[in-house]
Amino acid sequence: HLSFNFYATSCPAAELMVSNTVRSVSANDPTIPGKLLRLLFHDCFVEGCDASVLLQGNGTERSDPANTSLGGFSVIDAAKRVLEIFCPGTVSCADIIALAARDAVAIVKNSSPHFHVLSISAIIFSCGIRLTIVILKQAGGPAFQIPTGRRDGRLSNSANVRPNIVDTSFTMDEMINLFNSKGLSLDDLVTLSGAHTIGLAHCSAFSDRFQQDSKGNLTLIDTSLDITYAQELIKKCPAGASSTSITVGNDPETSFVFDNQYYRNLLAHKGLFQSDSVLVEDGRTRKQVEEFANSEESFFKSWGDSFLKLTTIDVKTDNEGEIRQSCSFTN
Ligand code: HEM
Ligand SMILES: [Ca+2]
Ligand SMILES: [Ca+2]
Repeated sequence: HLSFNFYATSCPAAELMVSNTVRSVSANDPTIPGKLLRLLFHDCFVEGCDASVLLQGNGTERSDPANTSLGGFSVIDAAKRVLEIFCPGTVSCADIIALAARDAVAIVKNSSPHFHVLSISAIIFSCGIRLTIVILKQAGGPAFQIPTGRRDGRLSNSANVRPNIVDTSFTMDEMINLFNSKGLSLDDLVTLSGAHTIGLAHCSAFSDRFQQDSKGNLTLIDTSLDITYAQELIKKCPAGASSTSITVGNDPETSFVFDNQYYRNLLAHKGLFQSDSVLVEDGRTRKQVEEFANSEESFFKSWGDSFLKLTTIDVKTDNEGEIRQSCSFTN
């Protein structure tokens, strides 16, 4: 079973080492938090939260076309390398993914200007002048404890990816069914979709909302999308861009801030994916969208509950699975 602070005696600094890695890598590359969060989603929905998504080789989940735009692998590897030095064979890659995603959200800047005091130091000069230095850190998104003790899986099959991952073209019923099959409710669907308040998407991820004419020019065919926003997207994704590496922010307003802006975008018909727009079009979820758009506090509270459920889907514990030495390969 999972427990809070599972590594308290076997590797007391485990969580600190993961968060330090996430923090330092993200400081140099603001696209990292989004990648880590999506990596967790794609791990947990396929074979449970067991790091199956990290395994390399022919026919693994990672090799599936639905997973080619995943990132953040090097961050997990970097954390694992440090952990293997201090606590060899102890901390699972599955736990590292869950902790890293939790930390990624917590460190992404929040729009409300809260500050934490990071450190206070004082220098007293020989002339008696005392200089006090206070270092402040802007508070991030929701931060909370999650239980650990996940074990790493030995199975990773690309054929399992697409039946278990939501496609942007899914109807509300299809999304509800898939989430239900993972023990997640309608509220969890609305809450976890809020992950799209950060991160990036390739043009191909929403090209189904446009039609391309013979000259390669795009026109909007999805009437649930705001026309001005659609024109901005067309500008950023010139014709034929589906095969390029161009990306746009999932949240056009605050792409690198974990806030409730995503829900305000939905109300303004600026949900990037068809699967985002559905949440505000459908009577079953619209109320929840409005609630989160009005109250960031309500979204953050719900996020903690839903994230906990996401990170415990079909976990392997105790004697199941293994603790990998390298996150990319089984032992
Ligand atoms: C509900 C159905 C969902 C669909 C259809 C969906 C689909 C997508 C797609 C197509 C992308 C763009 C990928 C790319 O082009 O690179 C994306 C990005 C992302 N998704 Fe989702 N997603 C869903 C739910 C979730 C959930 C539950 C989470 C996490 C809790 C999540 C987290 C993210 C993040 C953080 C990104 C940005 C990735 C980056 O910056 O590299 N998504 N999603
Ligand atoms: Ca998995
Ligand atoms: Ca945002």
